[in-house]
Amino acid sequence: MSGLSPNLNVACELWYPTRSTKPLNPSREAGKETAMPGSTVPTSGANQGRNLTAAPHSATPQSTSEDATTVGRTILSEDEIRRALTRIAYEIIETNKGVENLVLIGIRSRGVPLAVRLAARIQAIEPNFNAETRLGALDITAYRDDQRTGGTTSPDTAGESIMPTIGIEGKTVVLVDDVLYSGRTVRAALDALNAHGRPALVRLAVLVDRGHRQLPIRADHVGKNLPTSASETVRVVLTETDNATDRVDIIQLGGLS
Ligand SMILES: O=P(O)(O)OC[C@H]1O[C@H](OP(=O)(O)OP(=O)(O)O)[C@H](O)[C@@H]1O
Ligand SMILES: O=c1cc[nH]c(=O)[nH]1
Repeated sequence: MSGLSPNLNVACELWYPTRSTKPLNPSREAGKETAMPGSTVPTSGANQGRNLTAAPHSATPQSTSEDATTVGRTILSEDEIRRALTRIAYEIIETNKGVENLVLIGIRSRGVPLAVRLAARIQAIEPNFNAETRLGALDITAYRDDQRTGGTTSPDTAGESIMPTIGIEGKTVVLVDDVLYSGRTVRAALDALNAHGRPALVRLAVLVDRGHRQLPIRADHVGKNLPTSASETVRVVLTETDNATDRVDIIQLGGLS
């Protein structure tokens, strides 16, 4: 993971200690993958006992017609993702008028590495921002609104929620996720966050906003606004979770791309 300060680099290795050698896995309809053996906890320091690790797993497939071999059109390259995250980091600092009371919380799974990357950039720009105490991870599984109707998230991929060590009470929380679509994940994240405390303010940063909202939710910081049709899916691939070079693909469901 390039561009990180040495300290945070260490933290990231702790949070993502084992890189998968598996290729991208089949769709979530086929069942989400189990947590990777050994992908566990830091052993010392402020993050002792904390596990922000996300199991490398399928790249948000939306249909049984998508699998590891599905070909999509890449709409964000590794460089473009890097630049978008750098811009968002500056935006967050500017909107917050600095880094006081600022914490970043990634929504599992791909929101977590994105939050880590943003925190690294913010720390590089504003050394007062100690990323290791300002980062958290949120698991929204228990708060999904499709629990009763057989939602697609398997307990196997549920990680624990970990709050920043400085807490969230009275803080400005920036929730971070890879894709914003219906808005239901973010709604669940707000509920999950509420179970941990009462932030002064909650903002949302996403790498891709693909539209099609079903709830009155919007992002404050967006890497790319991407008009899509309902028959397409956006697939975000990240080194940390997918053991592949960063990219964002758009995939036409049903086999056409
Ligand atoms: O706005 P929404 O309609 O809720 O869609 C966006 C969510 O969909 C994906 O998560 P997914 O549920 O596929 O889980 P994952 O993060 O484990 O891939 C993505 O990572 C977002 O969190
Ligand atoms: O296209 C989509 C929709 C929701 N979540 C994703 O990751 N991609």
